[in-house]
Amino acid sequence: MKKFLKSFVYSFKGLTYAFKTQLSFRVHCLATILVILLGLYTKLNSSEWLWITVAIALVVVLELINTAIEILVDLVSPQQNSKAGAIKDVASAAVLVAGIMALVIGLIIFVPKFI
Ligand SMILES: Nc1ncnc2c1ncn2[C@@H]1O[C@H](COP(=O)(O)OP(=O)(O)OP(=O)(O)O)[C@@H](O)[C@H]1O
Repeated sequence: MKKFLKSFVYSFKGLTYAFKTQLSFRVHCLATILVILLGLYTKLNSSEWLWITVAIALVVVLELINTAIEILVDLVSPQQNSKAGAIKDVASAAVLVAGIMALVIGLIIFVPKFI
């Protein structure tokens, strides 16, 4: 049980690390808060909340994985290396694709509420 609780502490350390070191993670956290406030203001129904939750989680999870990959690449390849660069670029592209998907979901849900 103690080990299980400790793993939460480590996970929280990871979240804190990402928040402190990654500007994009802080931007996504701010966007998450704004979207939740907008969702409350526009009184989303449960299926709309479900889509918004999935979109937010997908972006945040990929941002965390991207951060972990960046740290790993910096550890194993501190020197310039084309493959190291490609790994970072592909991981970053995953965040971009998720971000575009989240934007599309957000537009589909929120635009009709204001027209
Ligand atoms: N070791 C490396 N070898 C070759 N290219 C690299 C290397 N490290 C980074 N790059 C290139 O520089 C880009 C930016 O790398 P960097 O580590 O600054 O990522 P970042 O997303 O800007 O990180 P951060 O979120 O910490 O600012 C990478 O996407 C990659 O194209």
